[in-house]
Amino acid sequence: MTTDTTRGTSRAAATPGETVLDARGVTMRFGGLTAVRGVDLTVGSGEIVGLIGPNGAGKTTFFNCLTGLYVPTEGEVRYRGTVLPPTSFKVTAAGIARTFQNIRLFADMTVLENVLVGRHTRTKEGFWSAVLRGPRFHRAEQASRERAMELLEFVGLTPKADHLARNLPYGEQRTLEIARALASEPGLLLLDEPTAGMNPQETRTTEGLVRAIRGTGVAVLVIEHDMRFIFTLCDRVAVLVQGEKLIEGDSATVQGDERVIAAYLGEPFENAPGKEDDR
Ligand SMILES: Nc1ncnc2c1ncn2[C@@H]1O[C@H](COP(=O)(O)OP(=O)(O)OP(=O)(O)O)[C@@H](O)[C@H]1O
Repeated sequence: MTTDTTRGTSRAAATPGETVLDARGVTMRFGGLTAVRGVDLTVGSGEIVGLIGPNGAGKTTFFNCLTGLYVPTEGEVRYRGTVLPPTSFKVTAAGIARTFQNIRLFADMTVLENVLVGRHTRTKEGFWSAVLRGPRFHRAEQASRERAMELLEFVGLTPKADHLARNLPYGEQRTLEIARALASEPGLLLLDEPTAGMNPQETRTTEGLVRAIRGTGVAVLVIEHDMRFIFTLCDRVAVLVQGEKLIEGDSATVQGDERVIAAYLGEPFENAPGKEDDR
């Protein structure tokens, strides 16, 4: 991976100090189950924010509310001051990109083609332009390929550009997912368990990559069960327990909070979220 941040620089990078994401009172109910309850969370430009919590705490559901996969039952999500549109495609176009817990690559396409797919929200060429394949289409296609190659260099996958995605080792498939997400030129990148299933060396490489992404001006919100990864990388960490935010703070604050430890061990504690579950 290169850390030459000028080449990797996102074209949607935020201005310093800007609030990129502002989620307020986000609640998501599925029938009788409240998976996320009244969660507030902000992410500022240049920040890496971690979202942790025991299994089933509502982390992925919350992510889905930030990316248009779900429309929250209550609450509001703003990206750079504007309320998010209700579909994933429009959310990506607005500037939020994500990766998923389970790898979702096009296995029989090449590494480069997978990144090119990620650029579809940034290419203006319409249906007829693509069918007629005139000079404008070719110029746009060339520019997209150049940007995709730039991103592959940024994440360290240039030598694999022509390989089929299915032939990449597991860790590189996850890296490719990140490159594809970056191809939409986001201002905020959401990573859902980016190191799941990785060996320690791949995890360290991913840590470096996330730092380099932040270095390009893209804010990052990351769900991860690897606590070492979270506490060494994140500027701020929010803890979800049974759909509610238990605590938010810097790594030392969160690590030292006994309620966090109790929640992970499944031990009851005073005023535990979800205790009166008939609310
Ligand atoms: N589409 C859905 N319909 C009904 N219930 C759902 C749906 N999606 C999630 N849930 C429920 O919401 C709760 C929160 O799930 P979620 O996947 O968001 O947790 P999580 O914190 O991401 O867990 P993990 O760390 O295991 O991935 C769980 O009880 C889950 O079963």
